[in-house]
Amino acid sequence: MIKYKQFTDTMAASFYENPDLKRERQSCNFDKDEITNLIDGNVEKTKYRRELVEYILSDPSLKDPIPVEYLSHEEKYAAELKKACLLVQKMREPVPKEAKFETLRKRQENGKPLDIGVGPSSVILKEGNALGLHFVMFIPAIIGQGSTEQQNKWLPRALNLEIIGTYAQTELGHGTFLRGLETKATYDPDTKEFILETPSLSAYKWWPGGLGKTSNYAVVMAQLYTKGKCEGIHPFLVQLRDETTHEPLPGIFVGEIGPKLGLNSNDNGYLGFDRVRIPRDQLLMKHSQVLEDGTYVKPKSTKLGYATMVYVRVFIVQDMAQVLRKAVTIATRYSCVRHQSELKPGEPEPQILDYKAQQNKLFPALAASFAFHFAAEKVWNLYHLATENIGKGDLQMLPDLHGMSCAMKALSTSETAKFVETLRQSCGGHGYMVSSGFPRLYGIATASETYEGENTVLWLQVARYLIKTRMDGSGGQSVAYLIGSNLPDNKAVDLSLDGIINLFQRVAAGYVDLAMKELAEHGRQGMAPYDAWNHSAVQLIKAAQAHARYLVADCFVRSVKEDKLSGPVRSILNELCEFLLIYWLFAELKTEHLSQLQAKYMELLSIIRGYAVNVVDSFDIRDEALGSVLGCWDGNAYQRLFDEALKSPLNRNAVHRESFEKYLKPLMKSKL
Ligand SMILES: CCCCCCCC/C=C\CCC/C=C/C(=O)SCCNC(=O)CCNC(=O)[C@H](O)C(C)(C)COP(=O)(O)OP(=O)(O)OC[C@H]1O[C@@H](n2cnc3c(N)ncnc32)[C@H](O)[C@@H]1OP(=O)(O)O
Ligand SMILES: Cc1cc2nc3c(=O)[nH]c(=O)nc-3n(C[C@H](O)[C@H](O)[C@H](O)COP(=O)(O)OP(=O)(O)OC[C@H]3O[C@@H](n4cnc5c(N)ncnc54)[C@H](O)[C@@H]3O)c2cc1C
Repeated sequence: MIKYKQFTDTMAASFYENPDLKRERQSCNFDKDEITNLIDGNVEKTKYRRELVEYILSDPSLKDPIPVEYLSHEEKYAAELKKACLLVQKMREPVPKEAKFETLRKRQENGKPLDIGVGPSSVILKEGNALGLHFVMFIPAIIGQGSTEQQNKWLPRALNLEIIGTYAQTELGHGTFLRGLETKATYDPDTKEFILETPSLSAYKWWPGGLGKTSNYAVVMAQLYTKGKCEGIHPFLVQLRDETTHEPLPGIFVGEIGPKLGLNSNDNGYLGFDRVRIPRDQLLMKHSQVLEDGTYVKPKSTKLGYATMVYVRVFIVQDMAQVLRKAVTIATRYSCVRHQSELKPGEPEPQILDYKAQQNKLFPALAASFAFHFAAEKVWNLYHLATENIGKGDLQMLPDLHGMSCAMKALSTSETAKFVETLRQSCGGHGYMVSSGFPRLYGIATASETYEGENTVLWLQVARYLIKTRMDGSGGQSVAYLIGSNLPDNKAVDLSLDGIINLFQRVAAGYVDLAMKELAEHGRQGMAPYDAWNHSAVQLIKAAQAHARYLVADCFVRSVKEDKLSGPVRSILNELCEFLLIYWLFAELKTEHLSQLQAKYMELLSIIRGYAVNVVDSFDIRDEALGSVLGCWDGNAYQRLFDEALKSPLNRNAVHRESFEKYLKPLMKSKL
């Protein structure tokens, strides 16, 4: 018997490389850095990210003494918050004068702060963290909803983390239907204050990240009442806790909502108000105002108050690309080192990566990680342009931005959740271990399907935009193909990338027309429009999904065509793009072109097999950030699985004395 020996901490570990992975890497025929730079944005950004990650990981105080999964609910919160706070402090300190941190130091010398954002923080904060909402929603809400004076007053404090905030919108009774929110903010012109009130149990705020124990402020969405009239939901900046003692202020009932499927280091919370008074100027007044006498000044569009959600939907698309890159790195490396079964009779067990069925599980996710990366880039650009125009009073791009961000958020999160589960299965039993890294990734992907607009609800928002566009031609650039004569009528079979995009448009337009027919038919039968809408929901969602696939596919094709790529990388991206388009078409097409596409699909599986390991290497995710014993760079999966298992508190002693003496022994000794 070979005796188990701890491996990962010995010197030997740093020299080991699994021979299967080594062979793949030796045959690499493209420049991995080119793909790394493409994902980061450019060479300088890669250098900056690498130094930042190295800087964070070189700090022993930011390491977990034991895996967080062994901690209690309370300990998890405290341990992850500690790391988040240390991380923020670290970003403020001067970087040591070492050559390996040159870029960071230069940045600081030029007065630019180091980023805490998603990349660096996700290296050490993997279970959701209590400060996330402060950066992702509280600060953006002040910027997007606050007047210039309000921004001047609150932003510096928020950016310095003198105050920590969250975004409190969802209530026990309502998350989706915002007009149904019950929290009230009633203006009192005598004192020039708003009075915040939680009128029922269902009106309690429920879910906001970091609300339970961490935040001392929140942007609270509440129904605004002034001069006896309800003006709809508006954002209010509300202090929840004393800035020195952190005790909840009088009239504030705040706490944490308990364990969840994932993201358990985040203290998602509840919040109620018992006639809490706040000054008038804490209504965030960029778009609408209440004057001192209580006069209400309307916004240009009531939907401007939803802008923080739009921002986060865009952010989520980028986040999903990152989640997919991690999941597919783990599964691809593991598939390369894992040998199982018999492919050719009498021959050694092959790498599981050589099974076509395995490739079919891995490569759609690999391709989709690029597709969502490019989609996120596109929708960020649109977001910035639309926001700039809104700042100048031009709201024309708002519907297209809403349609696109909803479509891309819903598609990226639903596909990522599905892919993460498939990739977990692709690692067999070991994929089920927490130490595989999949449970955490699954926790993020599935949460993203629900938060920031439950996906079904977002699909129906997209469908509404598509139907409206098809009926009156009023839609923007993303739906231009649905407008009148612009609809492609090319019926010839063309399986080039452009031809497939054309097919995507035809499929989506076909579904839109089917949904319109169904709506019209219900109407003819005497159904009211809202009932007809409800009865056509299944068809409407199909149309929205087909449209979303078209949007993401179109981004991918356009990005691959850009000039900046070298020949080898262009051909890899071209193949991955073609592969994903065919994979998605299989979901949409019935019989037309199927056999032709099937042959191409199988051919692409073999081609991608040749470089898959090297492509996931080029994602350049450090082992510590990947957080997976199966996906480590060296491929030493079994040793790491064992090392990790031995961290279990149940392995401290050979016998778990207390449970044996108290329960097992009496049971085994007792007679029937
Ligand atoms: C250390 C740093 C590390 C950070 C790492 C952290 C990572 C964390 C990542 C993410 C964190 C996320 C946390 C989650 C937060 C939340 O979940 S916050 C709560 C989010 N809630 C929702 O999204 C609610 C969903 N509901 C809605 O959006 C709306 O209610 C609605 C479903 C759109 C319906 O709204 P409403 O009833 O008001 O609208 P209708 O009357 O139906 O009118 C519809 C018309 O309005 C147009 N519309 C709707 N929304 C918008 C919009 N946002 N922009 C523009 N236009 C909009 C719609 O198209 C209709 O127009 P039409 O009448 O012309 O057809
Ligand atoms: C991890 C996590 C973090 C969160 N963080 C925050 C936060 O920081 N701040 C915050 O304010 N909120 C937060 N939320 C809340 C989140 O935004 C809501 O849960 C989400 O918007 C869904 O709303 P709901 O829970 O009311 O679901 P519901 O709307 O009740 O959905 C239940 C079901 O009803 C269906 N449904 C609802 N309406 C329709 C419709 N019109 N047509 C067809 N079907 C419909 C849905 O599709 C779904 O299947 C968070 C949630 C999670 C899970």
